[in-house]
Amino acid sequence: MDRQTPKSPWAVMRPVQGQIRFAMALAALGTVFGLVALAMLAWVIHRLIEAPGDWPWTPMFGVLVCTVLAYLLRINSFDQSHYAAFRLEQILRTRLAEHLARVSLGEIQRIGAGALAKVIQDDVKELHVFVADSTPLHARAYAGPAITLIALLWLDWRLALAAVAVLALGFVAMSLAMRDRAELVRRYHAARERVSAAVVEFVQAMPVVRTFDTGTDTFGRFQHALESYLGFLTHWYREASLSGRLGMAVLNPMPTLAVLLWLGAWLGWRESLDFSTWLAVLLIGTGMAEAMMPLMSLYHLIDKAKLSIARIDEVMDTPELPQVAPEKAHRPQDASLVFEGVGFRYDADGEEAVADLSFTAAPGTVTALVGPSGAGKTTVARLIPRFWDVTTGRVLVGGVDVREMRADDLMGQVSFVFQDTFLFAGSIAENIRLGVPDASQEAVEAAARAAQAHAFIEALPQGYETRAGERGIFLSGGQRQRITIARAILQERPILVLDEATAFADPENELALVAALSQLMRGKTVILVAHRLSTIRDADQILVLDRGRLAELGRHDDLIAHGGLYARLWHGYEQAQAWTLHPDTPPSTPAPSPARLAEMPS
Ligand SMILES: Nc1ncnc2c1ncn2[C@@H]1O[C@H](COP(=O)(O)OP(=O)(O)OP(=O)(O)O)[C@@H](O)[C@H]1O
Repeated sequence: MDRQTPKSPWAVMRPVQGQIRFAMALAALGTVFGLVALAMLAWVIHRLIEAPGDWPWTPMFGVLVCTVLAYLLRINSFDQSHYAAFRLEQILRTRLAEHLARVSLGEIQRIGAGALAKVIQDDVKELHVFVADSTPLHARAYAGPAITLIALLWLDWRLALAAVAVLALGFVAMSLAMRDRAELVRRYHAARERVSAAVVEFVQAMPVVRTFDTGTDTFGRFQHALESYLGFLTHWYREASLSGRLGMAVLNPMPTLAVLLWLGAWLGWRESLDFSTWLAVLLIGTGMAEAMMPLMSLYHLIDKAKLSIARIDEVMDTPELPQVAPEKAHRPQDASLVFEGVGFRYDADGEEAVADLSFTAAPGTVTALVGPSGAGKTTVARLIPRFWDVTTGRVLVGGVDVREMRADDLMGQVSFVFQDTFLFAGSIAENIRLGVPDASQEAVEAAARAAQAHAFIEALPQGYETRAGERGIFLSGGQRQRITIARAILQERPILVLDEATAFADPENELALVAALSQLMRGKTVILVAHRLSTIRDADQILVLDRGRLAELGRHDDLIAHGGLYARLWHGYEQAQAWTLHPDTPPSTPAPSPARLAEMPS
């Protein structure tokens, strides 16, 4: 866990705080020059009234210089805060990426790629807005009134107090509008999230739902969420609007100006205020209210930034997978895989997904994991690449505990082909080269040929250079899988963990896939998560799992003869294969026998 994780909107700026302070100092200085320009303007008018026609060049020039300086300082302050925000964005994204590289894959899967991308992209962007825009405004909102007040007190304390009284009134109204704000903001975001969830559900479910009805159910939920969001917004607006508007009206320069005008005129009439002081107070005093106006929008920015920071913190707080110190790391010795009394729970107080599992996969053999749905097959496969660390026992790759091995060494020894095949946004060739960036084009093509992928890749618009992944070319599930198989073939790692795909699009694809797999498996230590039993008849050993425990272990024929869970699963499978739609039609041809993996054409 990253203890340095910033928790407050201001603490999050720590990495760039020097530049932010500089930006704020520039903004404050700009405000000072703005006020000095106004004071000088008052002086100019005073001089002109006293001696009409005698132009006071020096103060006039002073007004010009101060106005230009105020403008330049303000521009520069925004420049600095934006540069700082850009730097902060980069720093935060790098920290997040570095942290995620050390977090277990299981944890990343739990949070979800979409949510992570949103944090790295949108939430960090949200902070940019906060840092870039709010910091100079903050400096202005605090420095402006403070300096004005000092100037007013120096000019005339009675008028100064009157201006402060008006502002205080504005603040009271504002705080009334802000009453219960935290709770309202929380409810606002909850309502918004309900709308987002309903939108996602509505859009995602559309293909399924519309084949059954017109989507009225999900649409109804979506509309209900929208209505309650609207209802809440109206309620909030009504609640806050009267005092909010009153506050805005009072903090507007006009009321301050009116009070100073009236009080100044009255004092002048009683001859206790001279005209030029009155003029200076009028000019400077109105600026005080104006400087405070941005405070309202700042609250909004801070609220949004806080939510983003909370989400960033949540990601940064995900536990990192312990890494072995380089000097204590061991390298795998061979292509064997051993589970020694392995137990694993997803939740500390939950049930064991894998319990006391021991087996040895000798180099060059095929070990199949079978069992009913939820038996723990996928979990066992995912303990090998350390999606999670075991709760008890050890997983040994090449004789070394995976936790005592450098991640590079583990990845160099084992390749994985999982069901959720991922193609990243790059060319097909780059996708195949993943993990072997120096592989030649010939090697890539040879791997694709072995994976039965060459022909369809060649037929794509730009062949191997066609872009895959998000917004890339559309590929069928089977085609994507064959690309990942080509990737694993090219990697040529001695141990292969294969989570067999369940959904092959069509028999032709299935045949190609089986051929590709047979190529991939040749000569390797294979751990095969078999969802369809036909693939495992020839396995060297079959591990039958039941509720996380090893129920049976053996070869196909022995297990059938044993007549236990495997035999039951197998008979169920055979019956399913012989199942027909019509009693008169002969039993359907079983899927092209993937059982004979080794016999398939290469
Ligand atoms: N990420 C997870 N978090 C919590 N529990 C999980 C998670 N993944 C799986 N489980 C639970 O662990 C148990 C084993 O699941 P696993 O996916 O390993 O079974 P499986 O044999 O591969 O099932 P299937 O054949 O249906 O894919 C199940 O009870 C499942 O609900």
